[in-house]
Amino acid sequence: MRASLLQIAADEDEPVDSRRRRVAALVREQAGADLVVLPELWTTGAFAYESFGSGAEPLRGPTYEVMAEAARDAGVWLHAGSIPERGDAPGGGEGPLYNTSLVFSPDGELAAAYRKIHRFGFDKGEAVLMAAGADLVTVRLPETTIGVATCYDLRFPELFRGLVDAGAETLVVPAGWPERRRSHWTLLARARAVENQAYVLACGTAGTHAGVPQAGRSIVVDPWGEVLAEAAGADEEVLTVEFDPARVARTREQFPALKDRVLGLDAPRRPEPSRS
Ligand SMILES: O=C(O)CCC(=O)C(=O)O
Repeated sequence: MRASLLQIAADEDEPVDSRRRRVAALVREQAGADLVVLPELWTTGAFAYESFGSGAEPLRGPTYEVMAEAARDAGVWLHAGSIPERGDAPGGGEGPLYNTSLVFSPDGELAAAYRKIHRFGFDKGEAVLMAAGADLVTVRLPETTIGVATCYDLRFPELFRGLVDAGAETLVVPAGWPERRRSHWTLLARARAVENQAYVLACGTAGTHAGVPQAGRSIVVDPWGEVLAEAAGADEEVLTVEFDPARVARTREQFPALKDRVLGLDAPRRPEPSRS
């Protein structure tokens, strides 16, 4: 399989419509790839909190339209990164905001939407401005099943185990990860690959968002934890990689650690009563 990760910038000086067109042209240039991946919140910038509301779109809004067409023109599976999605309120009107990823098939149909489960920011930013998703999402491609997660989700291994249990062999993680914690990004991408014996395709953002320098360093890791490709830095870059999806099954068969899982360990354990 060939995948292209588009590490793009969300510069405040670039009008969002121009960026959509520019990114769509880049997607079209990837014709011949099997899968193209974009980063998190590339229309607003992942740290441009004040733009989440004004830049929000319905699921089938302008980004959806432009990306569906680009996927179809290029004939690729497209993980179009995420958008600030304005959900519907139960009685009509404006509902909550979600950080929602869109995945398109090569005929331009929406194959899946994933609302980010772990919101970043503790008591500010995304954590208070957006609502959490609740559903794990996998998508069957001809060669592999992808499991999707977004940025901060990378810190929560149980989410990835859920994806693996649902059949995921290739874990796709769009992000807007800050430079300050770049070492965590690389470490966690490799850890998720090793522990799940899966490919990890993690696509970061270039440049600076709302004053927050981005790590860039998009990365592709194989099921043995080896780095197959890594962006040179935090500038815009197209990272293209060839990988063999069958290696996931081979790795899981040859080193069957996933079969040794002991389930049901989440509950806190009480100490055994003393027998003296
Ligand atoms: O976990 C981190 O260090 C970064 C997470 C983040 O920036 C995000 O989820 O938007």
